[in-house]
Amino acid sequence: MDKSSGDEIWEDSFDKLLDPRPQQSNLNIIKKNVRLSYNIDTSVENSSHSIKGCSPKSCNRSVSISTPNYNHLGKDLFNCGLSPINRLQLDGFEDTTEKCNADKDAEPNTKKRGLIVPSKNQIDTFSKFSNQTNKVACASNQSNKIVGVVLKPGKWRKSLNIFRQTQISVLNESKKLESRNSVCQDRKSIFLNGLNKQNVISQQDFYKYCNQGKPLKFNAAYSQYKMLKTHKIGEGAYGEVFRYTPNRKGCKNDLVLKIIPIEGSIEVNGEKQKNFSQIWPEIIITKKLSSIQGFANIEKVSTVKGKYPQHFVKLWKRYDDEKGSENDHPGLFGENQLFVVLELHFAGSDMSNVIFLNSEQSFYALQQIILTLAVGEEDYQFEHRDLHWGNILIKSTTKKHICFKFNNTDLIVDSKGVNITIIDYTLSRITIDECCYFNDLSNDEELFQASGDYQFDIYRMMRNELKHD
Ligand SMILES: Nc1ncnc2c1ncn2[C@@H]1O[C@H](COP(=O)(O)OP(=O)(O)OP(=O)(O)O)[C@@H](O)[C@H]1O
Repeated sequence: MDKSSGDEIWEDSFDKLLDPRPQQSNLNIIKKNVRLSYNIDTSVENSSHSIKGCSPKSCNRSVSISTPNYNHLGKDLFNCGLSPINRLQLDGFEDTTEKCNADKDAEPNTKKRGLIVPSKNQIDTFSKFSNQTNKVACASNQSNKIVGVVLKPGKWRKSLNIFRQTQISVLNESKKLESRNSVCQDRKSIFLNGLNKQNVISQQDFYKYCNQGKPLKFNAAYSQYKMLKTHKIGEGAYGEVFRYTPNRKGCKNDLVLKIIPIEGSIEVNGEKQKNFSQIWPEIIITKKLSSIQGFANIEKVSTVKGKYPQHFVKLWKRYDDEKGSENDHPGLFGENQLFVVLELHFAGSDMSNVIFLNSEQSFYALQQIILTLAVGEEDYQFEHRDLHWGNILIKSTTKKHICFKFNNTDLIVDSKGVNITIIDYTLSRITIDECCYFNDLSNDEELFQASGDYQFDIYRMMRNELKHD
């Protein structure tokens, strides 16, 4: 976060302990830029904090906490091959990857895309840190059926698609992958479970839900003059995300448009396009959770048709020039292409791009994440199931407190200047009126194959824990 924005007010006595004073820095006691995942090294008794209303007992009570510490937690707490503690070793592993000549050719493409293709040596090194049951196999290792790909944490699906596009011929694995159960051949990452009649949704029902009789013209519905200061801020495997200030009175928030192509026959970003039924759960989940503090706030859903408007194409190109896009150029869409557009409140930058100003901020961000999930679980049995740091957005706020409503009880948590929002419900599960919406992850082989970060082990560990159910 930018210090010049007046955020220094959040620097408090607790943070003095983390101040990068030269003496301590030299002794490697403290790190200059304290990032959440590295905070495990610190062992600092925190200043008092309060979560008002958590329970009658804890009401208005201040409790002393300490940041996670290896000695405090004990060696057996993370009883698995790749614990958060070992993640530091994995970072070291990534360093060796860079030094490895064998992969140098692959680097320019794969590094930008958060993807590392391991050599045999690296696989061996990596396996030392891995749980024996977590087989990590090199793509060229004939004896193993699993094709292991070492990815950086975060949005794994996109990286995997890019891997296919750029590396498959190099690794001569295309045949194996074609025959595999893959979302690329037949997307199954979303489908409805529950009441049968709700399994398929017609176009007309979908339009009705959007308060439309038919799709709107893309160019007219989102014309340039309705949007001020528009720019592309992100992308997913399923769509492009643009931020803008609405050119209408009374609209205080900046909005984002998540534009998702649907129903078309061409593959986009290495994925088949979703159909109306497949996108339905994400819409339902987003709408339902929208009223809960900590989940993405949605203004509107609409369906539009037509070529990608030129002003969006220009913004797409600018993003590609400046940051490099992993997605396909939107010029590929024709006149008849349909898109679902989600209009959401702008919710900040994802956690992987945020440096907390002090440790209390990160602590209270965590409190907000926990309470958001608690309310979602209590109200709708919500499970996110892909809660990596790329799916947590952080925005600065001038509000002193953030309020949650858990089971009719008001919970108030200090903001410490940050407001969190949990996004991306693609893999999520929710129950509304006895109808459970989820996608069957046990069919999603790819989800359980990536390696390179604790995040990917979690997917496998959860699958084992749930015994494939
Ligand atoms: N409400 C929002 N406010 C600010 N940025 C957002 C918002 N929603 C999405 N983004 C940005 O757009 C990116 C892509 O969004 P999202 O994760 O919802 O897309 P996706 O296509 O579902 O991704 P995935 O590839 O994980 O399936 C996010 O990482 C984030 O940077």
